[in-house]
This record gives sequence, C-alpha cells and structure tokens, in this order.
Amino acid sequence: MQTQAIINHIVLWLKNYATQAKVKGYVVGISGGIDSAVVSALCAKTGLDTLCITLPIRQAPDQLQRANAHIAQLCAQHPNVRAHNQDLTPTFEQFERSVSGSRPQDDALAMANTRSRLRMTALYYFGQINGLLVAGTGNKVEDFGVGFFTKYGDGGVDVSPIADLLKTQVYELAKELGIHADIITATPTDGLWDTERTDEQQMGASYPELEWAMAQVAQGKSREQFTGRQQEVFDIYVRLNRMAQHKIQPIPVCHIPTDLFQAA
Ligand SMILES: NC(=O)c1ccc[n+]([C@@H]2O[C@H](COP(=O)([O-])OP(=O)(O)OC[C@H]3O[C@@H](n4cnc5c(N)ncnc54)[C@H](O)[C@@H]3O)[C@@H](O)[C@H]2O)c1
Ligand SMILES: Nc1ncnc2c1ncn2[C@@H]1O[C@H](COP(=O)(O)O)[C@@H](O)[C@H]1O
Ligand SMILES: O=P(O)(O)OP(=O)(O)O
Repeated sequence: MQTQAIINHIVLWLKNYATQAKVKGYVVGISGGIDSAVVSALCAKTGLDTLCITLPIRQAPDQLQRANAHIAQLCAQHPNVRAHNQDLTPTFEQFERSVSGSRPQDDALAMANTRSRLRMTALYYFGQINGLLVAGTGNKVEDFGVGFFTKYGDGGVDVSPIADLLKTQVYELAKELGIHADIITATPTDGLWDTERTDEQQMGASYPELEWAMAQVAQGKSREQFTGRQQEVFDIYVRLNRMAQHKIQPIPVCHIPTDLFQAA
C-alpha cells in the first residue's frame, strides 16, 4: 500500500474536517497502544491543536510509561501538541462504591465497559472546554469486523480517522510515522481489566487471523470451505461479527406509522 500517501490523505481529511466544523483541533486518549499512538501522530501532523490525554484507571505502569514517552516524543516534534494527565482511578473507585449495593458476583465486563465510558466522558469534557473534537482510534477490524470496542465508550467519538484501515495496516503507518518500537511491539490489550487480558486472549484469535476471516466472509466463503484452525478462526469471526451487529448498524429507531399521527 502507499503508506505515505495514506498518511497525507488522513492528515488532510482531519484538517478539512476541523476547519469545516470550526474547531481548533482534536483530543485523543493515549493508552500506550498502537492505535492511539498512530491517531495522535496523525492529528499532530495537521498542525492543529492536538491534546493528548492519559486517563489511567488502575493502569499497568508499563502502559502508562509507553503512553507518556509517546506524548513526550510528539510534544518535542510538534509545537501544536499539548499533554494532560487525568487519573480517573478515584472517579472509577467512587463509582464502584456507589453501585456496591447492587453488584452481582460477576460484573467484571460491566465494570470494564464502565472504565471505557468514563474515559469517553473525560475526553468529551476536555474536548468541549478546549474547542476540540474527540478523535477515535478504532480500526476496521475492531469497528466493523468483531465489534471489539465499548458502545458509547471508546466507540463514542466525533471522527474515525483510521477506521478504514486493518490493524496490520495501522502497524505500517506506525512504522512510517516513527512511532516508538516499544509501542509497535506491545501486545494489543484493551487495558480494561484488573488482571491483564490481551485482545487475542479475549477474542480467541489474533488480528491477522481475524483480518483473514473478514476477507473470506467478504468474498462470500463459508465455513465448510475450511478445516482445522482456519475453520475455528472463521467461526470465531462470524460469531463475534453477529454479536456486534447492534454496534455496527445504526441504532434502531421505532418508527411510528403515519396514520397514528392523525386524530383518532
Ligand atoms: N479496542 C479495544 O481493544 C477495546 C476497547 C473497549 C472494549 N473492548 C472490549 O470490547 C468488549 C465490549 O463488551 P460488550 O460488547 O459486551 O459491551 P458493549 O457495552 O459495547 O455492548 C453491550 C451492550 O450493548 C447493548 N446491547 C446488547 N445487545 C444489543 C442488541 N441486540 N441491540 C441493542 N443493544 C444491545 C446492551 O446495552 C449491552 O450492555 C469487551 O470484551 C471489552 O473488553 C475492547
Ligand atoms: N489509559 C488510557 N488513557 C487514555 N486513553 C485511553 C486509555 N486506555 C484506552 N484509551 C483510549 O481508548 C482507546 C481504546 O483503548 P483500548 O486500549 O484499545 O481499549 C485507545 O485507543 C485510547 O484512545
Ligand atoms: O487502541 P490502543 O491505542 O490502546 O491500541 P491497542 O488496542 O493495540 O492496545
């Protein structure tokens, strides 16, 4: 692929969108992972205000360290980049305490998604007070393949600059953008759990495998055409994609038959 041309295309797209929306630039949550590193580097290259925010919630120190090193690198390279750290751990723990009377034995998934939604709330707060839009970090496999994001959490964004790129293509952009090797080699994780769970552990397949399955489905292939691990991955992808339709499709609206608007 033409990596540099794709970078230029996205940077121009971000610039034009911000100009039309009459905003000063973008705010991006920085996790120490590849997607947010690439999106923030693209925003930085627009020359527009770019606010990079770390939002730790009982976060693993190595993730925060990678995030801070990335932000420091961007700030050194671009005068339009600013940094902010907002520890959301006390907010999250207050939330945990306030729902403690209603908590079932296992609400780990609901709490994981709560972390993501608290981050979204903080990003919109800092976006609004600074005249910035929230730049999303979802890629094509996460957003339109397996729906591996939190609805109204990290899925709640104003623009999606890399959502037409597969995860492997995001890595190509990262190399071209000079993203630090520590981020490029980090294992993808959503960092939403108290004990580490990589994306691959959660989904049961790696991103390259899921991309392969996404392509097979797009070509109209069926599970019977595969055996062994390929069939397993195909099934995982199809199951996750089916379960995520409510996030991939527009929110269902209950349409009212027009005759019901007439007097009875
Ligand atoms: N990019 C990442 O790596 C990343 C980021 C955040 C979350 N995640 C992962 O993504 C997963 C998110 O979990 P999830 O999908 O259960 O949470 P979600 O909150 O995104 O979606 C579940 C919610 O959607 C609604 N819903 C469910 N079925 C529906 C339907 N048929 N129609 C309309 N609404 C419906 C319900 O309100 C339900 O609580 C987790 O495994 C989390 O770890 C990954
Ligand atoms: N700790 C974090 N600080 C700021 N922003 C974060 C943090 N963790 C996640 N984010 C944002 O959410 C998306 C999705 O995160 P996953 O790690 O893939 O779940 C990430 O790209 C950041 O923008
Ligand atoms: O969204 P990020 O930046 O956290 O990347 P990853 O999901 O690869 O950890």
